[in-house]
Formats: sequence, C-alpha cells, structure tokens
Amino acid sequence: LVLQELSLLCKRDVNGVGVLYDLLGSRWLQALLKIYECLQHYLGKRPVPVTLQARALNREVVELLREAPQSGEIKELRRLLRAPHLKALLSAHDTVAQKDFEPTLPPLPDNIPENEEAMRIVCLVKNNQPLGATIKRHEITGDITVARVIHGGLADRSGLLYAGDKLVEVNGVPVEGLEPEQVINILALSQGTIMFKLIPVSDRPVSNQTTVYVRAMADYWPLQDPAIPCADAGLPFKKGEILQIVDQNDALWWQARKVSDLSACAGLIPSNHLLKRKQREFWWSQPFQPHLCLKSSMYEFSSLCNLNSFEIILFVYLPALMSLPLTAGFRRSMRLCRRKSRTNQQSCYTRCPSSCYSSLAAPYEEVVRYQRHPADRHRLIILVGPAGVGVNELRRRLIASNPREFRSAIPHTTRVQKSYEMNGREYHYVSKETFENMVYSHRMLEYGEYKGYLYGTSIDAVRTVLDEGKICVIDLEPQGIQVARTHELKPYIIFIKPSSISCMRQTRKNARIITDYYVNMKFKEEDLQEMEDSAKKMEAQFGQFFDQVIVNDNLQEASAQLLSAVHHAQDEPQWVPAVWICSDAQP
Ligand SMILES: Nc1ncnc2c1ncn2[C@@H]1O[C@H](COP(=O)(O)OP(=O)(O)OP(=O)(O)O)[C@@H](O)[C@H]1O
Repeated sequence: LVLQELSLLCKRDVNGVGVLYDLLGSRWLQALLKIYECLQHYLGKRPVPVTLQARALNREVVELLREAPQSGEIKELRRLLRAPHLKALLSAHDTVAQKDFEPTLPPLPDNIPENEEAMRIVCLVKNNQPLGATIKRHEITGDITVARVIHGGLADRSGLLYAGDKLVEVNGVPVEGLEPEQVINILALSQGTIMFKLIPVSDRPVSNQTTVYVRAMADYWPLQDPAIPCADAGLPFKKGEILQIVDQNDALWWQARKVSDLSACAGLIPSNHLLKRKQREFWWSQPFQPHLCLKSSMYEFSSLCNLNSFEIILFVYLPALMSLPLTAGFRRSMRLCRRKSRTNQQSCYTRCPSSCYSSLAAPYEEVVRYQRHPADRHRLIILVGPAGVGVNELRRRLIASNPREFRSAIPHTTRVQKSYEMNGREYHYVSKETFENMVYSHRMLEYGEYKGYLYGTSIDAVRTVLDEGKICVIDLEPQGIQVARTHELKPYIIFIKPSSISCMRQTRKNARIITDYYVNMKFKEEDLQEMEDSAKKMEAQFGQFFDQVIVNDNLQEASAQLLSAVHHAQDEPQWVPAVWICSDAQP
C-alpha cells in the first residue's frame, strides 16, 4: 500500500519520495520482509508441550471406563494412551518444543591480553555478482587488506567486510606471502560459499557522508585508464550524465552510480581533484601522450581553452532579413559572416566570458532536482545547432503556434534605424557607448561587430519577455551558453541535431539556405557535410550542457518534439546546477 501511495507522489517528485520508493521497492528489503514474515509465522505456530494434556486425557478415559467398563472404544483408547511408542513420541515432541535453539557460545577465557587481535570469520555465498570489494598488498608488511568495499555490492550488503580488514585465510588457504592476484584467483575458482578469516580493522571509518549528485562534464573510460586501482570496479560515464556520488572518503577515487541505474552497485570514478589533474596532464601532454581514458572530447576541451579565454566567433548583419525580426536575422547573420569570413579571411570578434576556462575545466558540476513553481518566471529556452540545421525554422514554427505563449528576444544594435523600422520591434537602437557599457557590465549574452556596427542579444531583452509571463525562445552560438547559465535565467538548452546526410538529401530537397550572395540557395553536398561536421564538434565540446537533443529529420515531428520539450522544461522536474538553487548563490 505504501508503495502504491509513493508511486503516485513520485510522479509529483515530492522531495525524497523517489529515494523512499526505491528503498521500499528494493529486492533486498523485500527479501528481508519475507524472512521476517516467515519467522513471525513460525513463532505463531511454535509447538507447545503436550504431555500434560495427554495425562489429563488419560485420567478422563479412566473415569469413562469406570462408568462404562464394557465400551470397546474406550478400552482401545486407554490401550493406545498407555502404549510405550505413543509415550515416546509425546516425550520427543515435548523435548523439541521446549528446546531453546539459540547457539550456545563457548565462554571467553578470562585472561585475554588487551592487544589480542580478534579474528573474524566471514562466509559469503557466491552468486553471479562480483564480490564488490578490492584488495591490496601493504608495501612494507606485505599484508593483504581489503582496499575498499563498493557500495551496494555483495560485501557491502553483507555488512561484514570493511576497508582495512586484514585477510588471513580465504577458503582455508593462508594468504600470507601471496600476491593479490593469487588471492583473486582463489576467489575466482571457488564455488558456493567463500570463507574469509580476517583480522578486523581497528578504527573502522565512520561514514557520515551525504549523497551528492553531479553532472559529468567529461567522458571517462576506466578500462583505458592505467591509473585506476581496479578497472573492473570503474564506472564509465559520458559527459552530461548525472551521477550519484555515494562515497568521497578517498581523496583520489570516489564511488558513484548513474541516476539512470540506481539499483546497480556503485563504481569507482576519479575524484574532482584527480580528474582535473588528468585533464591538465592531458592538455600538457598533447599530442605526445594521449590519455585515452578521457577520450577525444578532452582534446577539444583543451583546444577550446587554449584560446586564452577568448573564443572567436564571427558575426554579420544582413539588411535583407530585417523585416522578419522574430524569426530571422540576428543568428543567421552571424552564420553568414562565418561563411563569408572563411572565404574572405575576414575576422569579427566576440568575447568568451572570463568564466569560460574555469567552468569548462570543472570535471563535475553539482546538481539538484528542480521544478519550477507555476508562479515563478519561465525558464529561458535556448536552441543550439549548426548552420542550416533548421533552428530558425523550428523557432519560427514554435512561436507561430502560440505567439501569446512564446516570444523571442529583440536584439540591440548601434546601427542607424531605417525609416520602416520601429525601435524595440526589429532592434533596440542604442549608441555605441551604451552598447559598450552593456558589454562591460556583462549584460550581453552574445555580441559582435559587422561593418563597424555592434549587434547583440542582451539579458535585459530576455528578461523583458520573461517578465511578460511568456516563454522566451532564443538561439545562441554554443560559446554563449556559459554566459546564459545563470541562477536568474535557468536556461534549458536544446540541441538541434541534423539527421544523417542520406536522410537530409531527401528532406532538404526543397529547402533553401541563405548565403551572402543568394537569399535562397539550394543545399549543396558540402553544406550537408559541413552541417554534420559542425554538429559533431558542438556535441563534443558542449554536449554536457544539452538538456535535450532533437534530431531534425521530419520537420513536423521535430516541431512537435520541440513543443513537448519546452513544456517539459517548464512543468517537470529537472537536474540543474546546485548553485542556481542555493539562495545566496549568484553564478
Ligand atoms: N526537417 C526539415 N526538413 C526540410 N527542410 C527543413 C527542415 N528543417 C529546416 N528546413 C529548411 O532548411 C532551411 C534552413 O533552415 P533554417 O533557416 O531554420 O536553418 P538555421 O539552422 O536557422 O540556419 P541559418 O541560421 O544558417 O539559417 C530552411 O529552408 C528550412 O525551411
């Protein structure tokens, strides 16, 4: 009943209900409850001695016989009750019923010296799960000890093995002088019950850790990491995955599970400090000693940060698009400029925030579960994707589907207003000084310069839409994600991904891209290839920030997915950086 009730609350994500639901639904607890019930049942039916009742019955039979001495049935009953085999059976029954089956332990000798090492014998029944403990050899004493016990593993669940316990025997074989590998071999070959004789660790570490959830900001492959103490115990993860860290006792190796599989036993992951060190070493060693455990994306991470905190993104403005301020223009112009600059070797500039290096370098980001309160402002929706993938088309369709619910942010520019334009409709027209002030006071999400004029999307413009109670949908170059990820905007980032080139050849037959020479030009093979390459790079460098990925294959389906993702972002619980939720945090 409790489980049923919790499953209803779970959908509403009341604090901690998920954990309670998992706990009550866990197999071990169910098994424990079953055992408890069996024992209760046994206690209820426990036999009581019957000899006294048999004697009373016998006395009654004697009375009856006196009253009816000729009754054959009573005679027969009397004979039965006096028969030696029945007496023996009753006596045996009573002996069992009265016996106390608690084990009797031999008394402890009085003269045990205080420093005597107590020995513990632990029996574990091997099933097809790993033992869930690692062992190591002390460099000087040669002792084999339990190095760590993995959370949720067989050894941990037994509650009988602890890190630091010294092994004396395994299945009757003394381990003194053996290498850890030889001990592992003994374990591997044994069937059924495994018996450890060990000297318990004297100061068992008291674990008062709280569980922490983090978003992995890098990929990690334990099988390719020569430094991991036990590769089999490692937990591989990909950037963006949410991990539940259950043990941080070791400064170098933590234990964690993926939230997508909380019933699994934990695995080893490098600590924050260690992973950071690996990233640094990897960066310095490039290209001589690639640390494969960090995968190729680390290379991209390094190359990104190699730019001395300044990323170059390119920017241009196309007057022909001005009449469509909500659906076109700004971002498209940036892309056009990029294309143009590739051919003309012309450069434009924008900034990467000073936090770029430090944020990207943090291997884990602490996260918490967050659900927007209906009275709160909406979360900012950011669309990211390679040029031509359909970001503007999807955004346009979303806004057109319900302009009262969705809106885009109006960009700022220093260019002169044209006669048919209206301030605050196509653009906010500001002086160069005002614009630069906005840049210096970090009020721009992204900005750039083209033909001597500045263009940019400001935080104020986004705030205006949000303050109206609408959902603000913008598209952003991925380099701008870091600036937008704030406590105030709580952005939900959707990556629009191209489908395969062969699919795009079909779907984009009638589609048009806008270049600096032709406003409507058919997609060429190299445009599709460039889109695919660019998407791969974006995912490798910024994939950890994507809350949702939508493959834009069929336009109708992608639009429907976008609509549902936007509502999901506003109405359902999400993992967000912990600093967004702590009241005093203002990243
Ligand atoms: N799934 C799709 N199927 C067919 N055509 C599509 C699809 N998605 C987008 N298109 C078309 O592709 C063209 C380019 O789309 P869009 O302008 O939205 O790209 P973009 O990602 O905003 O890139 P840019 O900023 O370079 O314009 C448009 O003609 C659009 O209608």
